[in-house]
Amino acid sequence: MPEITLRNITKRWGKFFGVDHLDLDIADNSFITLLGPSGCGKTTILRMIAGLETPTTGQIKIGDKVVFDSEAGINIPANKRKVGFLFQNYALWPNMTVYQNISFGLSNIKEELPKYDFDAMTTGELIRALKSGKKIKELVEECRDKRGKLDTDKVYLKFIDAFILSIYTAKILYGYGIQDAADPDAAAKAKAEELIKKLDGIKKSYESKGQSLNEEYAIVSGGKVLTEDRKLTKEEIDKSVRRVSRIVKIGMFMNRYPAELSGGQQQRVAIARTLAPEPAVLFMDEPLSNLDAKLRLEMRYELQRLHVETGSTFVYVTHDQMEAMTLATKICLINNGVLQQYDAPLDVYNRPANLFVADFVGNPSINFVEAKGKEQADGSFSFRILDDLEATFRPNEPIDMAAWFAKRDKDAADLEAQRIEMLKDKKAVEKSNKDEVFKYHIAKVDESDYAVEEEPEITNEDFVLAIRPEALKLSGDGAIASTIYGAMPTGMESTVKLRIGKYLLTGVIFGGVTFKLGEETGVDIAGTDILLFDRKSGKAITAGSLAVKG
Ligand SMILES: Nc1ncnc2c1ncn2[C@@H]1O[C@H](COP(=O)(O)OP(=O)(O)OP(=O)(O)O)[C@@H](O)[C@H]1O
Repeated sequence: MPEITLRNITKRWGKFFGVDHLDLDIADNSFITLLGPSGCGKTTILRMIAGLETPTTGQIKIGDKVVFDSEAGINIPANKRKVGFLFQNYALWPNMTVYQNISFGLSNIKEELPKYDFDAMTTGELIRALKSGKKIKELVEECRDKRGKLDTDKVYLKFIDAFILSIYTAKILYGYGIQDAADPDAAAKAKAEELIKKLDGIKKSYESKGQSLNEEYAIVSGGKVLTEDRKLTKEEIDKSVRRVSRIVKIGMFMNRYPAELSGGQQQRVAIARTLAPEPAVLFMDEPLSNLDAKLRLEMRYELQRLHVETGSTFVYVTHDQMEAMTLATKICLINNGVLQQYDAPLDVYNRPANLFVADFVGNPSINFVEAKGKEQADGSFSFRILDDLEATFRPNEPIDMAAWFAKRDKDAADLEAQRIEMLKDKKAVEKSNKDEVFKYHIAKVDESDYAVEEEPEITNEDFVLAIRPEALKLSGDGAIASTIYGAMPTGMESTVKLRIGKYLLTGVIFGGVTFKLGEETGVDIAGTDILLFDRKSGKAITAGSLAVKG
């Protein structure tokens, strides 16, 4: 399975940049979620990789193959990129059965494929199935109803699943009547010997022509598998349909029409249809958003399993951060067409690159607390927070703030110089949807206060601390005095709003605790995952611990 690389990809419509200079490496066999608020460019990125949208500039590679290059004028169409799609509106064909829905696309494929000896292949599969006559008999017996009547359709399905066969081969196997023999094992052995002789004969006939059959029964000549431009055979199509149906567990619904299936079952058919041509990369755009909450959760597990079983690379668009966190091997977080962070879910959660990421990921949201102060000689930071509390922030690793600020300012100056340089080119287009530092929200008891406040002048002594709700620990002797402003118990945990002066902080308390509104309690801020951000640029500086003097 291939790696996907995007280099300097930009998509703009006039002066509006949907995607802005994106570099991305999607590793082989990964499960990437593209996450971000509505309109940030997720779908556009997905569509550009898939070949449904043409980038304005840049290069995209799938494996070794350049599928798009604006400078070289390469743009390989979607149907030649060996990719599969699954969209929100997966529309199955209502007048086709489940089987027809899945197989329809396969019957249209015509490409260079190995030349197989299908007779030898079927013979080999039957020999494998005939290893145990007893097992064949057992499978058949499982398909009798209370009165002993046999359901042969069910028998075929059992054979298909147990021996990985097509329906055609399953019917031949049943036709041997092994299940009715007095000694099924002996009958199966005798039949297998007959077939082994037949297979040997086929192999010999190839050898006499200087050719051979490989393990998959493809014809090999001069050390190379022979290929031909052809359509898939009925047998191959059936095997593909059965394979994917097994993965998404819809084998028993093959003859039903979509209207006779539940929403979740229909969705699984849509997934099977997408998987059938064995796409190397699977693109999914909010594929679960039409399902109810319970089903959505169930399907998430299915997708996780599917990813492991197919070994394909999954690229998944969602605006649901929970979905992105739980499914992805890596999250690609976008805002205003610009990549904000590309990391494993827990890294994004614990070490967000900037205020936007910290705010976007996590439910309940992270608490932002403005902090004024500076670094001390011992490497800690002395801050004033929540209007009148003194706090000491101790970074997990020592940090040279003078160097940090110098780099921040140099990066900003370089970017501005680049912009001025670029505008010298008359054809250059300036981004109309400008990038701004994220406006974080400080929760206050009286929100109207917030609206009228003037923007203060930001200096290098202005920071923002970000505290995850689970870092707040309540205890009688906690350093910060607070009152319980609100509490939402769910049994397993409670989300509490704590009032500290005119500010509100959100905490998550595990266990079934009952809180009384208005009750006074002490709070401590625990752990080493308290995050420090630069207020001017919104960028993360470091993580550490916070001690507050009451
Ligand atoms: N054909 C077009 N012409 C102009 N602007 C477009 C066009 N297609 C998309 N856009 C704009 O590009 C931006 C990115 O769109 P995109 O569909 O990628 O967003 P998204 O992140 O997938 O959003 P959502 O979660 O709402 O689906 C949006 O602001 C959209 O309005």
